[in-house]
Amino acid sequence: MRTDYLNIPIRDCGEPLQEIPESAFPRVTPHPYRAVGAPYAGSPWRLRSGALSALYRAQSLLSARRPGWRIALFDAYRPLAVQHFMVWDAFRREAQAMGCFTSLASCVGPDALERLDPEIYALLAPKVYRFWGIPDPDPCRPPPHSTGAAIDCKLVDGEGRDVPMGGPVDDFTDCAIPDFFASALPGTPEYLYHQNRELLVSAMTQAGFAQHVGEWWHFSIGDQMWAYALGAEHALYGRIPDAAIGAPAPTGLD
Ligand SMILES: C[C@@H](N)C(=O)N[C@H](C)C(=O)O
Ligand SMILES: [Zn+2]
Repeated sequence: MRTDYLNIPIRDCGEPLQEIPESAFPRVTPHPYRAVGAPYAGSPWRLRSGALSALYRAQSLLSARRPGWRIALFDAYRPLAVQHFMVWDAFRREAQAMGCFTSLASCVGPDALERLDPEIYALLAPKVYRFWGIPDPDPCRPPPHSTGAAIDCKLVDGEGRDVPMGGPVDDFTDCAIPDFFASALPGTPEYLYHQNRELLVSAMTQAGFAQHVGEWWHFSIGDQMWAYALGAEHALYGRIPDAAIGAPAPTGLD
């Protein structure tokens, strides 16, 4: 679990969340986390205004190199309650895969599990938090997507077909590592996957985003992960308070 970025101070600049136009950025539908019952109060297709401007820059950079190709969104703004829901779902899936789900039945979330069965928690937590941000209610340690400054994305070609990246978004295996195919030989499919990943990362980073070190599809700008990656003194975006977006208070946060 890489959590050093959570120590970066936040000075929120107060930019509002804005809807990401579907006409400009195609979306994965149905929304993958809504489809499994995550408790959204509003649209997940939102970003801070500065992050949305940067996404348009990335799209222009991509279009200049591959006319017709577009950045397609898998997820963007994710309230704390949704992060908690998805993380707890991941805990249960991991537990099931390991055949140790009994102690999870009486818990409402990771913190309760840690208190009730620290050994099982210690087995599961590194697997889950390798890919998911911790749903910490502490405003100084927001999960990245709760800031409205992170996206999960992929590329689609001029006909709207997925550009091959060597695996889907949320492929929770080693294939998620951005450079997983870096040593592939020219002429192989793996070489193409790497080239496509390079294309995505170069458009996104030239536009100002930082890439997650373990997920080729996750990018953010202005949040703590971005500040940590770029060596910035502080982050520009903290968690959007639930009250500010009319969301119900998170349930199950323990
Ligand atoms: C799980 C993946 N889609 C993702 O967004 N991971 C980051 C690190 C997160 O949960 O914030
Ligand atoms: Zn993400």
